[in-house]
Amino acid sequence: MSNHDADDDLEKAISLGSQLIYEILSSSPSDLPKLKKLVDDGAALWYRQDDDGGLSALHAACLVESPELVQFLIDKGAIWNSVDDVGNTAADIALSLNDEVSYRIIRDAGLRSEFLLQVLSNDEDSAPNVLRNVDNGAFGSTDAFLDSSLVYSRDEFGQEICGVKSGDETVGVMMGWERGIMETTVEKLCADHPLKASGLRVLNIGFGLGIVDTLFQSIDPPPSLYTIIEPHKDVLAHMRATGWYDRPNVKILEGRWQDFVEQSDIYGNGGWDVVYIDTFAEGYEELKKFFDVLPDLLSGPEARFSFFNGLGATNWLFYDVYTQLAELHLKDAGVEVEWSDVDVEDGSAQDRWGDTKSYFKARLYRLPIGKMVAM
Ligand SMILES: C[S@@+](CC[C@H](N)C(=O)[O-])C[C@H]1O[C@@H](n2cnc3c(N)ncnc32)[C@H](O)[C@@H]1O
Repeated sequence: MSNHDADDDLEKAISLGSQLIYEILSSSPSDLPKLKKLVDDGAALWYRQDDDGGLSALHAACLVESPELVQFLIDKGAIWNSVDDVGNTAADIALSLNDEVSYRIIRDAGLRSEFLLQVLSNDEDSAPNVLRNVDNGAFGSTDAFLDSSLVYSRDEFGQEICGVKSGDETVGVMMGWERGIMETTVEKLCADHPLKASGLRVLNIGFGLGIVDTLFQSIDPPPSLYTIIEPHKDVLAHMRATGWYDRPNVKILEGRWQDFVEQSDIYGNGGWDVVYIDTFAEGYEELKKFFDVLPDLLSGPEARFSFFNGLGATNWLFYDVYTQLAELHLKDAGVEVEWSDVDVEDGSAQDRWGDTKSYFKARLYRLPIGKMVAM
């Protein structure tokens, strides 16, 4: 095909794509045969309107609340995570219109696509994770993060913040508003743990403000063994200054969890009764690697696991897809998860970010508790 022909084809696909969006929005109820013909004739489903808000055909199908059309467009390759000019996905529109059926069709398409990509790419360098491109709530990379300086402070409302500068913005590595999540997490991990009376052996990965650590330390009886893995020099200095190195039964492993997974330091005691992981500047691929080593860390079927479930939480669709993906991958690794919702809109939500970048916009935090699948 000559360049000229290719240009003509592209122009035609765009023109049909534009017409498709127009037809979806203007024919009510949708004239499905006509719309399907436009798609079959080559309308570009990736096309987004130049003007009028950057809608795709999938956005338009959600606006007119036609699950049948949504399913058809998804089957024909519509892009599940395309966003309009104000950052809404088509699924966001479906959700805002209470169109649960369309929402699920798109969410499941996202899940299939992400799961497939994960399965296909065992090679971490080429992992083409679609969500990675949209999940920019965190700092660029672990190396950059570990080289950066952290600041411990309080905002004007007294909220504790451990923050890092990213360009002109401050990003909260850990913020006081997450305390409620940490409290419910420790409660669900420990309160009725069958081994609690004999003193739980707890592994916590990532110290931040040490909120979860303080909560774990205050269970009754306190953990018989408590290990924290933490790599950042400023966090370690803060831990030293606040006495964590002097606490009985607390052991601090200086480094990243990845530095220790092959060392007896974290396997050598017969496993952990409770494992919690909440790191920073790590994407889903790292979390997935952790899921794969997790069964070796757990002491047995009564042991419990949780992780800070925050990836993708700047958008409900992406958050939902990550949540489902984590459940599937944990199941693959032999760990079954139960979820509970924690309402994080407690009235202070407006003020919580101050000058820092917002990284959690979902109203509900979906809290995972994992246990080894019974054999
Ligand atoms: C969100 S904070 C943890 C907050 C903590 N759960 C609390 O309750 O305050 C994340 C911590 O993980 C640490 N971290 C980042 N990458 C890590 C890694 N690969 N291994 C262990 N810790 C890591 C960061 O330095 C930071 O202290």
